[in-house]
Amino acid sequence: MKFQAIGLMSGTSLDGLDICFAAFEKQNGWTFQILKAETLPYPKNWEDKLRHSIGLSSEELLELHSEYGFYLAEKVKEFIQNNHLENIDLISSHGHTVFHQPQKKFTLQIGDGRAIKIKTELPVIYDFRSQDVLMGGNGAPLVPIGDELLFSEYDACLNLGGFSNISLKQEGKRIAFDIAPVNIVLNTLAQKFNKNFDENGDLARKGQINERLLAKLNSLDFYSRPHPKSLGIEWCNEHIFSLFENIETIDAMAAFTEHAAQQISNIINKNSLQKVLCTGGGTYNTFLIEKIREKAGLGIIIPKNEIIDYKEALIFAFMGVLKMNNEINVLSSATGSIADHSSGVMA
Ligand SMILES: Nc1ncnc2c1ncn2[C@@H]1O[C@H](COP(=O)(O)OP(=O)(O)OP(=O)(O)O)[C@@H](O)[C@H]1O
Ligand SMILES: CC(=O)N[C@H]1[C@@H]2OC[C@@H](O2)[C@@H](O)[C@@H]1O[C@H](C)C(=O)O
Repeated sequence: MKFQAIGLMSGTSLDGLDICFAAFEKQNGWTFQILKAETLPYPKNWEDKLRHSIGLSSEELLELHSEYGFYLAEKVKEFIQNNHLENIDLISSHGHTVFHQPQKKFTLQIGDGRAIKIKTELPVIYDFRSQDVLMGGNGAPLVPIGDELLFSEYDACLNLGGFSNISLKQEGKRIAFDIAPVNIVLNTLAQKFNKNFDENGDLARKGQINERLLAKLNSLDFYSRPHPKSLGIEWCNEHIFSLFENIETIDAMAAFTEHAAQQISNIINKNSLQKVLCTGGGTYNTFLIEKIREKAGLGIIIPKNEIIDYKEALIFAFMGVLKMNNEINVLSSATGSIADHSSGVMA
């Protein structure tokens, strides 16, 4: 059985839209091949619109839901045309997360998949998280199904995105959870230096770790909670940013990088993980990686850039394929929902 699908991933760091066209084949198990992948940086106006979407009125938010859907449609059409892509079975789109409050049974990813369908005339699968939160799950992380079926040779898959999350096998079951915020916080701090992000961790490297701040960060309740668990921007707004008041930004960056490295390596050490595949843009933060390696040994495996950058978009394409094939694409062991299920709405 063979499928070719496009995955669209609107990451939480707001650096741009990841697009990945890949082929998937099922024989004994699933295999994949990335055929073409690109990140389209957001123009400033879109970055601002998405960043501020959390403060919109319901009417404005609905308008943005449609408008962003058409934006995604336009971008995916350009991607298809510029690369002369053919034989596309489906488009699978994550959308931009505006709200994520699974405890109140809602999560919202904007970018209406129907707009993408209207413009591309291809089957589109979207809204992958809502069903899971309605089933009592965290609606995240979803990529563990791809880790399980496409990257099973590793003990664990660690993603350093807006938030860090990990998936690993425990007693034969794949468990997964968010570990700590990473780029969502570092990028906000880097903006004080007119930078979009802390390139290679060079800013944090110059700071002095503020030990009181580090201790406060490490004592946040989330870290001692058992999995499954997930984080959202609301949590950072409530618990993180106020801790930086009256602290030099550079020192806050040093402390926050140390904090993220400590939380991540604690998980690696606690679970005795030897082969950890590390992906997501934070993998390029050499200072953060050095710190994780220092604390957790040498088991961190950094793959080629294609996988660092596009693993999530690839897995979202794959989740669409599984949905189209009527197969389970969400693992309840990872999200905490009542049962494994096939999520996503098809337009
Ligand atoms: N050279 C670099 N040094 C440090 N950080 C980097 C570098 N390159 C990218 N990054 C970080 O990676 C981020 C992009 O990573 P990624 O695309 O994985 O995030 P994302 O799509 O928001 O992830 P997720 O959806 O998993 O939260 C950038 O915003 C930046 O913070
Ligand atoms: C609600 C939401 O958009 N969560 C994202 C976010 O970005 C990283 C982390 O937080 C993860 O929980 C999730 O994305 C990945 C792709 C996932 O669901 O597996």
